[in-house]
Amino acid sequence: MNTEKTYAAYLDQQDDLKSFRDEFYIPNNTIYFDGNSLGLLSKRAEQSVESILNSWKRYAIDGWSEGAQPWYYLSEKLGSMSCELVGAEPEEVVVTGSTTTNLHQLVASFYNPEGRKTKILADELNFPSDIYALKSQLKLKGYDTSHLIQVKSQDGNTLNTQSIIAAMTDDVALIVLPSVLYRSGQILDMKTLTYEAHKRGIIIGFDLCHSIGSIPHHLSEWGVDFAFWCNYKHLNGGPGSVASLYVNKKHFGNEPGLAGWFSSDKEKQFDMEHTLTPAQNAGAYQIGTPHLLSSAPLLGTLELFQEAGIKRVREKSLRLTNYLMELIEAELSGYGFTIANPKDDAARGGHVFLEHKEAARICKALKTDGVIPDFRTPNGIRLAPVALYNTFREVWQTVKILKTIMVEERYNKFENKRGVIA
Ligand SMILES: Cc1ncc(COP(=O)(O)O)c(C=O)c1O
Ligand SMILES: Nc1c(O)cccc1C(=O)C[C@H](N)C(=O)O
Repeated sequence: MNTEKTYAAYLDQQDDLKSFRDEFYIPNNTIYFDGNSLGLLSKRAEQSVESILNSWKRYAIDGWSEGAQPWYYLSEKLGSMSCELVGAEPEEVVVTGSTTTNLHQLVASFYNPEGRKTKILADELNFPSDIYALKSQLKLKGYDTSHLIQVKSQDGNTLNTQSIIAAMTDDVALIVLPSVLYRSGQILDMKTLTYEAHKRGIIIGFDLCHSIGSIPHHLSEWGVDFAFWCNYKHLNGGPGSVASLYVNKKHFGNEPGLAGWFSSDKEKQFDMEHTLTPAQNAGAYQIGTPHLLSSAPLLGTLELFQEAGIKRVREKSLRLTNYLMELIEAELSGYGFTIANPKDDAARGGHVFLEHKEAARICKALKTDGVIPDFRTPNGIRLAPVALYNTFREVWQTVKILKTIMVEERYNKFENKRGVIA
């Protein structure tokens, strides 16, 4: 392992994505390793917001049909711009809602308990919002929350494929799992899980919040029934940006569980009939008027991903996280850290997850020294070196800063307690 700074500089020089850093606003004197929670603003996203504002200024109501990006078709257009990121056909993806409201929509649409098949299978490590949504959907269908089965983790950080498969019993109607776990960054084997679910007649969907824009997916090829994700993490769509969903085309033509006039076939929508004619694509899972101003940044940011290509993004991301783990092992052994993310490339998402008993205050010390990580309760530090705007030099500097914090016990100045927002 070469721990020299010159080696980091050499890796940056070899980086064929290095020009993309200039596309972003990097906060001054900051190493931003939190792009897995909120990605940075790009100049293209800023321009695309301006262009939507200008179309409002210029066309007023006619902005729905006029201008470079008629608003009426924008959600579908952004869906088609995202389809390569998830390995889907253009009409299988639409930009709409929020992660959590999309999950509500998809469960309302795909959870059809019948006979013995009444249960929903999830896991005990998923982000809480998903679990809250699943429990409330069960209640809406008249079931108590014992109908939610949560696969257990053996080590508190990862899930075992065989344990998930073993939980696919014949009383399960629907499975909802994350693609990448938000704490440990483990990638679940979506292909195998989909195959095994379908063998048992179970519908399966994935939450792609932590994988979208970070790893490639092949949702159509794997036959995944549905997926949903936010666009504000690796895709840099901005705080509260509109989310996305994917529905496999074999399900087209069905009525959405939660309908609204934007679920309609576009040609029929303004007929104002009280009987819905659902769109024959993923657009059917929209509900009301799209949030144009919070969709707008995606026009710019998805263009950047089309230029970079998800394959190159993933290759660099793996090199960055691998370099980070190697430096941590070389420089920080004996300081109480555990690398708690999977180490092999096939199972590691876009961030490194360190556990330490002083994690909350180590994060505060890192922030004071210009490195932005995030803390995940009770003892986790997430570090996400992002392929489009972070460098190998920043990885090297971060480990150096972290070592100083540990050697000088700088974290002692802080309380080992999370802030209101972590
Ligand atoms: C895995 C996962 N699911 C769901 C959410 C909630 O998404 P939203 O607040 O966009 O509905 C998040 C993050 O906030 C997440 O990381
Ligand atoms: N959605 C967030 C928010 O509104 C405020 C602060 C953070 C978030 C996040 O996205 C957290 C993120 N889902 C996580 O993986 O922890």
